[in-house]
Amino acid sequence: MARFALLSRRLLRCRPCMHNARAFATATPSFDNRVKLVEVGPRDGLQNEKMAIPLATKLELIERLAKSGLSTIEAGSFVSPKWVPQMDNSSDILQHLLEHPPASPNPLTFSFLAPNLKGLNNAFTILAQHPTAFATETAPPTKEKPGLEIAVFASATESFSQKNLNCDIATSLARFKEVIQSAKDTHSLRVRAYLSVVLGCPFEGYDVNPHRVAEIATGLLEMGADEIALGDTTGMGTAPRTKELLNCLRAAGIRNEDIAMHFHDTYGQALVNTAVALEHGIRTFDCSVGGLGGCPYSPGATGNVATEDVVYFMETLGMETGVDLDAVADIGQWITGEIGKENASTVGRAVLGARKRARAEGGKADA
Ligand SMILES: CC(C)(COP(=O)([O-])OP(=O)([O-])OC[C@H]1O[C@@H](n2cnc3c(N)ncnc32)[C@H](O)[C@@H]1OP(=O)([O-])[O-])[C@@H](O)C(=O)NCCC(=O)NCCSC(=O)C[C@@](C)(O)CC(=O)[O-]
Repeated sequence: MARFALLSRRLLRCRPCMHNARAFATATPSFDNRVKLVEVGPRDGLQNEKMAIPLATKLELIERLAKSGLSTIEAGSFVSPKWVPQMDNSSDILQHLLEHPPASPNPLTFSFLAPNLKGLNNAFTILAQHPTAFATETAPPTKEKPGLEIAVFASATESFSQKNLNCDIATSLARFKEVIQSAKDTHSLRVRAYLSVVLGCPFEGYDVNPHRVAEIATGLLEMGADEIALGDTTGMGTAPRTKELLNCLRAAGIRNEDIAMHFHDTYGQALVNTAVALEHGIRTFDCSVGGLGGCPYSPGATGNVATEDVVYFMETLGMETGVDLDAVADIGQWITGEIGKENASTVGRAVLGARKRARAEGGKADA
């Protein structure tokens, strides 16, 4: 943590100007200061909402996020509509994104969950209608042709696997092997593999074995997954346990570049844990605009760490996200209003408040 302790001291001396932090980051040659943010709001953020969210609202959300500089967006989920009704229009979303790729400053990649071949084949039905509209692993995404990623989702505990997938871990892994192989063989798609409840389980508590996490993650990578997204589904993770987990994965031979962190903020520890992971060398982080989210099978868990909070936090450390903070603050306020929720992003609210005050002061000065 020495580097972050130093950064914090420098930032305290020089807020809100971030020159010192940037100078530090750029003056350290081995320090990669670019981070990839994966926006999960349209899927993880909305999947638990009980009200039917119109397709047009979901599409507008994705389009606005794309414009803000976020280049990887989790857009839907090919799961059973009996289990997660909110994701029932994921085929329509995929179809729309292929027919009308959103405008964006960057090439985009859209991610969709698929727990089994049934879900994957539902996605393939749409892809078959647009065989040249998406990029594959061999031809990277462009602004005209978005990339696509399939995400499978395993669990680190048997209880959560049963609740979330209605099967034990071994059965789920056998299904994911088929999904990964088919996604790669049929359409050369990138595959992300989530591993949920890695830092605490709603049914088994804090005692999730990090060696078991490493074992399952290794198995998923061996099946061909391109990335393991470590899910602190319950938000029970703490700084020491995040560090212990990442050290355990390192000892098992899993590379930092194969890991993404997916923190929920139930106990307000998500940014602390993010700092630990950043210091460990992880450079991919999931987040959800407005702090939307929650897993239907993780009672009590609140949303993902807010995109606005992560962008601001990263910027204070001199890290580059490529994301426009003002734009995501606006999107967070808009989407939480649309679905009747409070905006859970502290930073988003602060940015909007500061803007309002500046406008009021500007108005007074003009008068
Ligand atoms: C996996 C299943 C389907 C097993 O559910 P099951 O009931 O055991 O499935 P089944 O194979 O017995 O099939 C039952 C019915 O579902 C249909 N079916 C079967 N599969 C599909 C499919 N893919 N799409 C559409 N329909 C499907 C199937 O055709 C059949 O239809 P019926 O004959 O009764 O009409 C179910 O448990 C399920 O959909 N689970 C998903 C739960 C979920 O989406 N959870 C949230 C995502 S994970 C998460 O949020 C955590 C994460 C990723 O964010 C990271 C973190 O924070 O940790």
